[in-house]
Amino acid sequence: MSIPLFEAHGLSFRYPGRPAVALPGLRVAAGDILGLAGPNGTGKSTLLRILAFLYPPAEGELRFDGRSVTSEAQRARLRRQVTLLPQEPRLLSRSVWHNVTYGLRVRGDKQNIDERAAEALDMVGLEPSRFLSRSWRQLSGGEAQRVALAARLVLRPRALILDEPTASLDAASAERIRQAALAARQERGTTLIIASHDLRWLDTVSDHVLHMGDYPE
Ligand SMILES: Nc1ncnc2c1ncn2[C@@H]1O[C@H](COP(=O)(O)OP(=O)(O)OP(=O)(O)O)[C@@H](O)[C@H]1O
Repeated sequence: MSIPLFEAHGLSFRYPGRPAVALPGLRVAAGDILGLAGPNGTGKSTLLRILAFLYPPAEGELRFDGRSVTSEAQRARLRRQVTLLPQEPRLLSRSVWHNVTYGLRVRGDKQNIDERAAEALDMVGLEPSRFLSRSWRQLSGGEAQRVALAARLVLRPRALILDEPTASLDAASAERIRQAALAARQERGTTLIIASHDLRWLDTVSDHVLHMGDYPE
């Protein structure tokens, strides 16, 4: 059996005075889609931040690509390979171009930057010639979410982690987001981990769905 991209054993995380995640085990193969379901407050967002290497687990082991991840230096390096679209992403108070290219510019990865930004906008169904120069102020909620996703897609992460990416969006924007995520997996082999209350969608697209349980107070 090949080495999974993500593998975890006995992961737990606590906020002060409050357990948030207690997960016996997890395996996600490269190129797979893992769905994450569960009622509010069952630790989905917290688990996604652990898998995106933003939070260290309190206990347990998290392995990425066969290696145990134990240090902040490792997590910082892996954040270049794994990207989280949070539940309520914030845009920079700048143009769409600035937003979509931000991560590339921070990395000093500027080759063909305009073409890559245009390609990412195309993936989320926003016409680059209309949107690249547009201010963040001139975007609807659904357009802003699609720009935020384009800003992650442009980085071509090995794994893209989406936290309720279609919550409170109009139907057309939600469909564009779903299509763009699936296109990343199909065209680039991007591994997807998606938390959503849209169980029908998760069941349709996911290779596995993990149901998060309730944790005692
Ligand atoms: N920064 C924080 N400080 C303290 N407690 C927190 C913090 N963030 C989340 N929690 C608590 O940890 C638990 C898990 O929260 P989390 O946001 O991970 O759940 P969730 O399943 O993503 O919920 P939702 O579906 O509402 O987004 C909840 O009880 C929540 O109130």
